[in-house]
Amino acid sequence: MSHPLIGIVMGSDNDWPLLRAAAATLKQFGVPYEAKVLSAHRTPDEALDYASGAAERGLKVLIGAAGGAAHLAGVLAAKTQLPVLAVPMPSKHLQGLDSLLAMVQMPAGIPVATFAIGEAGAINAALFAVAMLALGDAKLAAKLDKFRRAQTEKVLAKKLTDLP
Ligand SMILES: Nc1c(C(=O)O)ncn1[C@@H]1O[C@H](COP(=O)(O)O)[C@@H](O)[C@H]1O
Repeated sequence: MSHPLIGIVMGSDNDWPLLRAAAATLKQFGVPYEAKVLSAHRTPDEALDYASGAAERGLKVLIGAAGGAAHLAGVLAAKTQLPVLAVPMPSKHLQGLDSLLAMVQMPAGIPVATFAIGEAGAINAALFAVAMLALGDAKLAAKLDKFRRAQTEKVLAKKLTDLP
């Protein structure tokens, strides 16, 4: 695989079962990525180093996923100018509402773009990253167009009689 353009970072390996949908989406578009477990709380120095070196290593977009007191994406954004896409993970006691609010309520000056809680958010963050790369890559833009057309056709082909 050529050098990664997208860095998928998650606060715990327990987030991976949902985050792998982001990786699968990037793979579907042939976009090289790397996936890492790093935590603003548990591995603060490594998380900061990762973010501060990301642009230099050729990464274009970071996806930061975390649950509960979800500081990871904001902390990554504090140390890089790369766009950071935040994916709130479902949490044990508050079902991810805590993660969502922690990510979406960034103070003015250090933005992260926050997506839906869970797997849909993971997929959409990956699609958004693809859309950003597609701005400067006509082949990727054509792939995205094809994907969206196929999705439209799939929905239009559904008949009420197919439903259980
Ligand atoms: N929110 C954060 C951060 C962070 O924000 O840096 N690091 C880990 N976590 C989250 O803690 C949850 C529980 O983690 P464990 O299951 O490993 O105890 C995970 O969803 C993780 O993303």
